[in-house]
Amino acid sequence: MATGGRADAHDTVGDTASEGDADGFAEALALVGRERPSGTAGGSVPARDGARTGGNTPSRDGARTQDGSPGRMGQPTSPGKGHLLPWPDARALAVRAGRAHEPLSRSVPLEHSLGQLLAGPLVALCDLPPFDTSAMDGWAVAGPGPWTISSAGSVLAGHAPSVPLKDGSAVRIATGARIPPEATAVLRSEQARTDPDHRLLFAHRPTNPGQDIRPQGQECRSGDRLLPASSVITPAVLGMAAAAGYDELSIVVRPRAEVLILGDELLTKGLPHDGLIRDALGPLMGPWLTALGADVTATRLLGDDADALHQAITTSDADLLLTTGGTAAGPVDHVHSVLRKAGAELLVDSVAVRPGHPMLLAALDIQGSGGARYVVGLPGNPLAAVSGLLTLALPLLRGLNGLSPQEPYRAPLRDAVPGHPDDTRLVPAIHREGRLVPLRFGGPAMLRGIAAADGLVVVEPGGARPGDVVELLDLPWAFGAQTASPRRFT
Ligand SMILES: Nc1nc2c(c(=O)[nH]1)N[C@H]1C(S)=C(S)[C@@H](COP(=O)(O)OP(=O)(O)OC[C@H]3O[C@@H](n4cnc5c(N)ncnc54)[C@H](O)[C@@H]3O)O[C@H]1N2
Ligand code: MOO
Repeated sequence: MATGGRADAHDTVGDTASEGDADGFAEALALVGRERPSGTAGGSVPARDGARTGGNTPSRDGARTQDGSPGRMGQPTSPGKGHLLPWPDARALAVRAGRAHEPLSRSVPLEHSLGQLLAGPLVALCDLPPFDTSAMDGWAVAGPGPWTISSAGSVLAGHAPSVPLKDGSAVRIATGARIPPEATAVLRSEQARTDPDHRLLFAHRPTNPGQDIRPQGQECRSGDRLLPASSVITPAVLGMAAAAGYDELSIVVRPRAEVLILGDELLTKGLPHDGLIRDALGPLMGPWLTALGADVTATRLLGDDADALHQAITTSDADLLLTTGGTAAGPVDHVHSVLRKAGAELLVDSVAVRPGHPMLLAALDIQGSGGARYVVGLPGNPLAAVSGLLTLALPLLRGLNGLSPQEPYRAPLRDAVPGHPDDTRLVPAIHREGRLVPLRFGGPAMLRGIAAADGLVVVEPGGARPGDVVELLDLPWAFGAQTASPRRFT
């Protein structure tokens, strides 16, 4: 979970989302006229318990039902006309789609494994400590004192004394050095006094057998499971793995993702002019997908060219193709028609969530290739695209990485958030003193709220009151993080 709150976004903090929402929520309501039978979702919609009511959903073992009637690409739904899948069901379906495929694994040198997931449990390759070790600088002693100081010199770390220590003898020893055979304890130098003339060693107080000796296997025995599969390889895990004898680690191969940005109106440089605007999603999607566990191979701007989109979708070898824009029913909104032409199977086509309802998830060539190939179609409005990213791409990528759904993080709301009558709302929010504070500027076309936020608060239909405990979809980075954040996977 995110903690602490994003720094000083005071001008966006403090009001409830209602003000910033005025042009977002209301705009979406004004734009969208649709019918929806209460409590049902038509098409290829999974039931709340995970069983599908129709259509083809990949199951955990990769088997697929073959009903395939409603919601297939041959009978497309579109925003404004179709039936919206409840938001929790869309998330659950995306997890199942991802988990229908076993992740691949490969071995990499330890130094290249940081931030990846362990493909299997980390099993100790040796005892730790691997031998009885001195915990202190001082003297290894055999039996009760006083002791005769051995003429053997000192036992240093990294050396392996093979000569047993005779009963009644002592030898100098360094922290981390292997305990000589037959030694019974270590006497710290500050607890010892020597009589050099007579080569004798005395203890200030009685020594106990085993004192200041770290016995072999104290931390683990060879074969012990140190960490479960799917653990994130943090710097501490790297150290643990090295200590336990690893030169390489078997990691989950990250699913490859390609980002396709649609829209003729998009500029990649400079100020907006003549009806053209800056592409806000190209810079955002790649790093965000990386933080969610994808290996992003390319981000391409395709304009509103249906042929280019078809070509990109049918020739890419990415496991996940993520499109932005073109999901609605405008004259140049080609995503649905291109997916239909590509023979894709629509698993999710519009979700009961604001913003982001036209988001979609489709499966490509699953039976042909045997591998996972999915398209996540995100709406063009920037916050709507982020909503789709967290609703569909995040759980899909968790599944493709072999992870189970994330435990929800919940906290009380500080302020009320007006709800949509039927749909879930996702509202940018920050943490303040243990509570979630909804931010302004959470309209579908805005990034100002989310740019200052710790996450998106999940507001169920009907709204939420101050003190209500709500889920936060936290953002997958901590201060300064450049790549995948370990906590994302926990
Ligand atoms: N008749 C209807 N029209 C719309 C509906 C509807 O239900 N019926 N839904 C609206 C909603 S809600 C959304 S969200 C959008 C989704 O539309 P598209 O996915 O087709 O997206 P576009 O039309 O391509 O773009 C929408 C908006 O976002 C801007 N945009 C697109 N890409 C980017 C980008 N990379 N960076 C910044 N801004 C981007 C684009 O210029 C548009 O302003 O449909 C509504 N319409
Ligand atoms: O609200 Mo749209 O759903 O602007 O994504």
